[in-house]
Amino acid sequence: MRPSLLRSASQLVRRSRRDYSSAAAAAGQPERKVAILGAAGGIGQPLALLMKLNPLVSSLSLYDIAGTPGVAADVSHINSPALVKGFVGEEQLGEALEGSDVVIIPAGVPRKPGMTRDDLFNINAGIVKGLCTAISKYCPNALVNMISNPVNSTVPIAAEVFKKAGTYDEKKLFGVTTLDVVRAKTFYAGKASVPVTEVNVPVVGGHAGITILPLFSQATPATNALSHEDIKALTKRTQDGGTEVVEAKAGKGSATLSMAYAGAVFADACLKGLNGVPDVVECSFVQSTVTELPFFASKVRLGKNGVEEVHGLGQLSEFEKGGLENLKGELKSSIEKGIKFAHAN
Ligand SMILES: NC(=O)C1=CN([C@@H]2O[C@H](COP(=O)(O)OP(=O)(O)OC[C@H]3O[C@@H](n4cnc5c(N)ncnc54)[C@H](O)[C@@H]3O)[C@@H](O)[C@H]2O)C=CC1
Ligand SMILES: O=C([O-])CC(=O)C(=O)O
Repeated sequence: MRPSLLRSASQLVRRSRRDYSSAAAAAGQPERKVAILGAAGGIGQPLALLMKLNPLVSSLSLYDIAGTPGVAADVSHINSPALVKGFVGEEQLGEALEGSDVVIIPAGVPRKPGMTRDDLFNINAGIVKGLCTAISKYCPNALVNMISNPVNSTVPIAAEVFKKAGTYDEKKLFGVTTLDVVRAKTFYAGKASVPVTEVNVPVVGGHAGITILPLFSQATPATNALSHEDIKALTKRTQDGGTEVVEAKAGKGSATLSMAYAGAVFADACLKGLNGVPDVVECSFVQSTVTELPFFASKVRLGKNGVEEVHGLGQLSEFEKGGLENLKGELKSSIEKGIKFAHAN
């Protein structure tokens, strides 16, 4: 590049840094850097868009093994404060991560019809391991939002990688299960004929098939319009929500748009927690003592250090108690599979 062009490019970067610094400062909030790893993918692109629109983000780092310069150029034209930068290839991963407050990971292959999430393990386990190794080196204090499947195994893999590097903080590692909550809310609102924006439903357990356990007995607004059969059907639809999309897409991938929305909701909650907003509660798959399993999804209160409190399960119906016992075997073996992989590789 000609020196004059280089000079003007760096002036531009300096100027836009000042712009977003002053925007964050003017709004009385800290500067926050968010990195998306897998940013050129089906989830990564709409997630990049939604994070660019988030006023809590001052710097947005988009990393992938290919395609990020285009995605970053595109998203960067949106006139919101976040400064967008694209990074491509492993040699740029360090720069992409440095200084990140939140790292969101949707990197990895998605399902095709007939596959389970566990069928993705062989490819995605290695991808997640590599990315987490880099996180422990370049931004060991970041909150990590794991989207890559199988979440029931990729979160334990991440934990082991961080432990090995001496950077593990259980308060900072999250499996993103928000899409299960998003689906449970939508399906419940439709069936109970209540306004969807007012609905809350905790979803606990893990993020695959029967390990996804929506607690409709705790859903608000409460209703007595739903029969036991209705609750069973809503539970099954929530557990099979991912498969419903995989089959509808017929070989073209899995949920991307609803996942980007869910990922943006969860990352926003993490940023609010970091910024000291009180009472930020979301469900997430985290290190847990709520059951005998080492990782479990339940409601989590987010704060300045990440997880401030892991909530218990509350009162369960008999049906939910049965679901809880049924899921433990599968969830346990998925967690162990992740731990074993991390130790062996
Ligand atoms: N937690 C959840 O609720 C959900 C999880 N997922 C999972 O998210 C993952 C991504 O799904 P999609 O975006 O649809 O897939 P996709 O194939 O469209 O995008 C994945 C992206 O990851 C990139 N990638 C591959 N290796 C990488 C590496 N080493 N570093 C950085 N980037 C890398 C690819 O280049 C691609 O751009 C899948 O594992 C899928 O199963 C999907 C939906 C919901
Ligand atoms: O079903 C899949 O493979 C993707 C996913 O995790 C979801 O949509 O919940």
